[in-house]
Amino acid sequence: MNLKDLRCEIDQIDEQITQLLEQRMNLVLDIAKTKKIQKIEVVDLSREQLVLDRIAQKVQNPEYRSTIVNTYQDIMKNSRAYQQDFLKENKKTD
Ligand SMILES: O=C(O)C(=O)C[C@]1(C(=O)O)C=C[C@@H](O)C=C1
Repeated sequence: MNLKDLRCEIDQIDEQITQLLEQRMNLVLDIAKTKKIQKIEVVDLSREQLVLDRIAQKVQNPEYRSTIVNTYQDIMKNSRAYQQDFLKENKKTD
């Protein structure tokens, strides 16, 4: 396959990943709202470790494991930041 075709395939995969990340963020927002009501801390490092362990097990090619686990660390770092911003903004209107 040539570079153009390979990039075209990447573009298609990126569209799917983006849709899935949006679905994930919808759930992250619901979690933030639930945590607000239940007065639970946003950061839950034990849950994050469970997610990372699960992802590490799911990766089929061991060559890619650390790259994908690192990507998930970033996803959750950004998810946390989003929840914290959401709760901060919410506080102003309380
Ligand atoms: O499961 C939660 O409690 C979440 O808030 C979601 C999530 C995640 O993005 O997976 C984000 C922040 C927490 O530290 C743990 C996990």
